[in-house]
Amino acid sequence: MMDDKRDEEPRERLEPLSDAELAIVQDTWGRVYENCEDVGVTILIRFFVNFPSAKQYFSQFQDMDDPEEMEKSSQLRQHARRVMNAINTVVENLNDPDKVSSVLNIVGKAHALKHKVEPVYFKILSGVILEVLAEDFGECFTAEVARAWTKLMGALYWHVTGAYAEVGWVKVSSSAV
Ligand code: HEM
Repeated sequence: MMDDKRDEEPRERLEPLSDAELAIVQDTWGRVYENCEDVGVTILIRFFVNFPSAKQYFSQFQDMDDPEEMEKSSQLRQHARRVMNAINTVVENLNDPDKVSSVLNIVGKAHALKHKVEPVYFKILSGVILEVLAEDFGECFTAEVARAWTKLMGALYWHVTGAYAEVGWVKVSSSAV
C-alpha cells in the first residue's frame, strides 16, 4: 500500500485481544506450557539455525552450528525457560494490561540496555514461535487460533519496542558497524 512507503518504519498499532481471543490464547497456551521445556528449546534452536546472526549475543554458543550441540548449552536452555516463563506471565495476566506492559517493558529495557539486542530479532522470534505452535497444534491451529496468537505476538513486539524507544534506542545499520 502507498501509505506504508515511508522512510521510517511506522510504529505498529496495538490491537487489543477480544475476550474470545483471550480465551483461545489461554486455552491453547495451557497445552503448550505443559511441555514448556521442550517447546522452548525447539523454538530457540529453530530461531538460531534459521537466523544464525541471532547467536551473536550469546557467548556460549555464538560459534556453534550443530543444533544437537546447541541443545546442550545451558545458556540456550536457560533462555528458553526465561522466554517461556515470560510468555506464561503475559498469558496469565491478559486481563491485567498494566501487568502485561510492565513485564514486557522490563524485558525490552533489559534487552536494549544490557544485552544490546537489535529489536528486529523480537519480530523474527515471534514468527518462529507462531510457526512452532502451528506445527505442534496441527489441525487445531485453526485460522481463528492463528489470528489470536498473531495478535498476541504483535502486542509483545509493540510493548518491547516501546521500551526500546523509551530508552532512546537508535538503530545502527549493519553497514555502519
Ligand atoms: C519473547 C522474547 C524474549 C523474552 C521474553 C526474553 C526474556 C529474557 C529474560 C527474562 C532474560 C534474563 C533477564 C535479563 O538478563 O534481562 C533474558 C536474557 C537474555 N536474552 Fe532474552 N528474551 C527474549 C528474546 C530475546 C532475543 C530475540 C534475543 C537475541 C537474539 C535475546 C537475547 C538475550 C541475551 C543475550 C540474554 C542474556 C543471556 C545470558 O546472560 O545468559 N532475548 N531474556
